Amino acid sequence: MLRRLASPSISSIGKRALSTTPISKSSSEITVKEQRPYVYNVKLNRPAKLNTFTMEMWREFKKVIDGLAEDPKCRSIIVSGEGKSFCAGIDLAAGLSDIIRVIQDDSMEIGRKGRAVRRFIGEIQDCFTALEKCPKPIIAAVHSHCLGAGIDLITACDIRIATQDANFSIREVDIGLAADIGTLNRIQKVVGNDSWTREVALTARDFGADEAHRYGLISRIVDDRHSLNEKSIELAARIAEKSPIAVQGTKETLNYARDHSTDDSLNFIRTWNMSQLLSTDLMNSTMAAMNKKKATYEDV
Ligand SMILES: CCC/C=C/C=C/C(=O)SCCNC(=O)CCNC(=O)[C@H](O)C(C)(C)COP(=O)(O)OP(=O)(O)OC[C@H]1O[C@@H](n2cnc3c(N)ncnc32)[C@H](O)[C@@H]1OP(=O)(O)O
Repeated sequence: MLRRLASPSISSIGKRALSTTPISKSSSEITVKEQRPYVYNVKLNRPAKLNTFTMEMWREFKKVIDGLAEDPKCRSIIVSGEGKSFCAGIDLAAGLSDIIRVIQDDSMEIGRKGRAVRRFIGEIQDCFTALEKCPKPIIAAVHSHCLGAGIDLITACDIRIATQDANFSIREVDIGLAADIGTLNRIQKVVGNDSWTREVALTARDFGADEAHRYGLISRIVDDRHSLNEKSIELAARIAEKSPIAVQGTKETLNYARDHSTDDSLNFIRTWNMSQLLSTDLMNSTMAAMNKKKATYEDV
């Protein structure tokens, strides 16, 4: 059952298992579907405008991700796009209207204007950083266009897979912007080829799935949208079968290790596991492995 979330409160998602009843009939640009037990599909749902982001959509997206982060019935998440494209970036007509209003406000003193612009950028940054901060692994399932803000979004996810027809571009320099909501800050940690990332960021040129795969932006190419749907669900369901204590500890540690020294991150994981190894998940998994059975785990 497809659920349309009309600006639900964080706590309303966090405390309630996202079961099968629609919580609102009003139209929403982000939909959430429980795809399998513990597996949720968050869909960008503004197909007429190629899922381009407006401020409202960014806010709604963050609420949904923050809600799932706290929801014990969610163990893995797929982010995909409805319609022709995954995401053609920011809505060039509506997405910058708040910032342009501030810039053009002649009554506002320049230093205060700067502060307002900074706050605005920070708010949008937080919407995609929510993906990275969410303890549940997030798979970006990309088809067709993934431009500008679309790349900001996917680089904050854990795993990226795409259809053969996917088309990427770090498009910001073409609209007079240094990308500021995550791509430039994350892509080198994702891709690991500085020359290539500079080439595509500085030229805004399009590149396809084969090139994205060759340089490590995506880990898998599938033939079409049907396979994208199947493969992303399969992957998310496989993750959701594992101990949530182990999976979430793995995401936290990989993120920590990426941004810290090896010594610091070894210290992090031993401190993390001081408590997490005490979980029954360790014993359950070990017994199940010895008995060639599948373990099940309590919600966290
Ligand atoms: C502080 C803020 C920081 C955020 C920064 C973010 C930056 C970015 O995201 S940069 C990237 C911006 N995006 C673009 O430049 C893409 C612009 N769109 C296109 O080039 C083409 O639409 C595209 C090649 C993606 C697809 O072309 P196609 O012919 O297949 O479709 P269209 O007929 O052009 O589009 C269908 C309808 O969608 C509307 N639309 C597409 N992109 C945008 C957009 N970015 N903003 C607003 N609207 C967009 C397009 O107008 C069509 O609508 P309609 O005319 O009503 O049918």
